[in-house]
Amino acid sequence: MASTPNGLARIETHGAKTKKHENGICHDDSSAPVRAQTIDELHSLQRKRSAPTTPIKDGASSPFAAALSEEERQRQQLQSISASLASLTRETGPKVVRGDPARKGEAAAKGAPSPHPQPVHHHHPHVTPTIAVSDSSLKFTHVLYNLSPAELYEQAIKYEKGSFITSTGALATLSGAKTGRSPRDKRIVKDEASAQELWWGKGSPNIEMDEHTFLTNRERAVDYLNSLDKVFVNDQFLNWDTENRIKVRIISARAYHSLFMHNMCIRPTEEELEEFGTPDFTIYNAGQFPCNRYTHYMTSSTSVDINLARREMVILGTQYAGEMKKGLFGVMHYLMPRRGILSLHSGCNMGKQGDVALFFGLSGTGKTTLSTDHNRLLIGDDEHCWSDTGVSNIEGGCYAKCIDLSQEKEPDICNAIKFGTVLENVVFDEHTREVDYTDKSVTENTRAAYPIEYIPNAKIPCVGPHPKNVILLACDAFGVLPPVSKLNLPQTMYHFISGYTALVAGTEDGIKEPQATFSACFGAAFIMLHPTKYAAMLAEKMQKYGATGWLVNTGWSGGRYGVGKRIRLPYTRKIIDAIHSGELLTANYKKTEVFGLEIPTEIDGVPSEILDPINTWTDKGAYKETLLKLAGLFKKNFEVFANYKIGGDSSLTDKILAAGPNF
Ligand SMILES: Nc1ncnc2c1ncn2[C@@H]1O[C@H](COP(=O)(O)OP(=O)(O)OP(=O)(O)O)[C@@H](O)[C@H]1O
Ligand SMILES: O=C([O-])CC(=O)C(=O)O
Ligand SMILES: [Ca+2]
Ligand SMILES: [Mn+2]
Repeated sequence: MASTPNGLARIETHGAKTKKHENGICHDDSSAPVRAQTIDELHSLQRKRSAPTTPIKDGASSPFAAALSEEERQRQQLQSISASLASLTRETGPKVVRGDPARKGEAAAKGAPSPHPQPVHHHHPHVTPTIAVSDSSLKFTHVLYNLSPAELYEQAIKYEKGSFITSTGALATLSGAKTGRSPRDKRIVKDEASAQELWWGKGSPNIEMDEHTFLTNRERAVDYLNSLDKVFVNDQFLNWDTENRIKVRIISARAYHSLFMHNMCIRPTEEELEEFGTPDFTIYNAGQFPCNRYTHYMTSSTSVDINLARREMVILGTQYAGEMKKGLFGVMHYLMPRRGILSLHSGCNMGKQGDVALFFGLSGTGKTTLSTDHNRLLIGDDEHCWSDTGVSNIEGGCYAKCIDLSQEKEPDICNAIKFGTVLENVVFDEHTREVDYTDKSVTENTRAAYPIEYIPNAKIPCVGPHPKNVILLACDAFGVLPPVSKLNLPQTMYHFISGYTALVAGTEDGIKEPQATFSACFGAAFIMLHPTKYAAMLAEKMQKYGATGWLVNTGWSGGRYGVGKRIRLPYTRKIIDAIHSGELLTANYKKTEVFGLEIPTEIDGVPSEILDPINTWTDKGAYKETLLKLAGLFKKNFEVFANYKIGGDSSLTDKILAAGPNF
């Protein structure tokens, strides 16, 4: 066939004869046809089978033996998942099978070993399997095991309403009716052991439930999950400190949940997955299904239940993925202190010289924003452990707030919102799929969950040496706390136990009164033991390793909310830079009234007048009044801790009490 100068084949008509047209049929393509007889066969060529994950071991080097061992491994894995999903009361079921139910039979075209892998039944030992059978034991539940982000995207887009690919490649999704955690629906099983060990009563986040009620909810979740065609199973790790790593299994009904946990937990390598075995902790996420209000203890249709003895968590009636993340964090707050390891609701980063900083703070105070720093290595943004060997991140990903996100102010977080990232509850243009980060139509708590390696200067593995600086973040909407203060150890303890922030409740209709929040250890919702236990550990570690405490107000300046403004992020970044560099250790200080805080008089790149908040208020009387009001709230909050001994030493408690506001 002749070609025109521009490379297009000339279309020949009227039976123009060339030697190539042997039987009078005109072929207009010159490349060889695909090697497929049918469309199905063609499609089967597209996907190459993943290599078996078991490497051929020495002594079993015949391909036949390797194939067998891979099959055996898969059988054991399914057995383990079947055991996880088993009812505690029925004798048979569930039948679990690997793979997507939508792809039944497809594998045959590829010559896969078996188009329908052997189902695995769960049998309780020593019982006749004919009693107490349900229909669910006659059906298959397909297990989608540790799927890749690409596979999870396809599942989400195909089956979960509200799933879309944004213009930067992230998976936009909706978390349903709940767009935040439900702390009042979180319950912990109170048995003999936990009654002794945990913090119960006034101020504690641990709301009790009994073992029987837990089992009722667990059965409800398991039955729901088994009634589905397919469930997602993630086997992953928590804690980059390999000596203290926890194996977690998450069983969920949504690709969104599976991808969220894929990003947020530590992703095992293929070899690690082979050796995974039995998980240390299992989550049953049946969030689409409500709990039963006739069940004892249930006060709403949501229930998030933790049973430490069984090492299980059950989620009913909320699809907010943060429940899984923070539920596991609670478990770490129980497990780690038993090993002498302090668990922390903090961000963490490290300078090029190896200086580590921790960033404590309640939600929205800046842990993620300030630990994500282009000049430093990110160890993690939210959950850490501090052991005798240093710090380690608990998670494998970050969970950034997205409201008002901008490329200019937070470039690293913006750039992390790409293929693989879960974007929760954001609003986007229906055609261009460009996200409008200022839109709060669904919620103000819009979030991005991405693997930590999406931040270019992530420190992997996410571990580091002992911290040099401990930064306590508060977003003070009253506008009276200084932008930065240097703390002595009793002051650090006082502010750590207080866990103060004041955000503004509703920012939409007019001026609202700032709301003071006190949350012990900057994470009262997640701690399991009495706050003084964690505080004592922090004091001991800070003293032992010579860390300096700082209080940084990322909130208002120039007046309270409605009058002043939030401190500009570039100024806060300069303040943080001066802490990291050591500049602030040798600065000149003066002491504030009432709170008795040491504040620097000068910082490179920050206007000096803002360093003492009184300078920024035009109404000095209003300043003093607001200062005293906040100090009063601190005092009142601390009353409950006044009689608690910290460590073995009651003089430490007196010192801490004296480190609070004085007026
Ligand atoms: N001066 C400032 N310092 C820090 N953050 C600021 C400042 N001004 C505005 N912000 C905004 O405040 C928010 C801080 O949220 P961030 O995600 O860091 O919270 P977080 O402490 O990590 O909370 P969570 O535990 O809920 O994840 C960001 O949206 C950030 O852009
Ligand atoms: O858990 C969440 O939903 C978000 C978070 O990090 C927090 O609240 O501390
Ligand atoms: Ca965060
Ligand atoms: Mn958090």
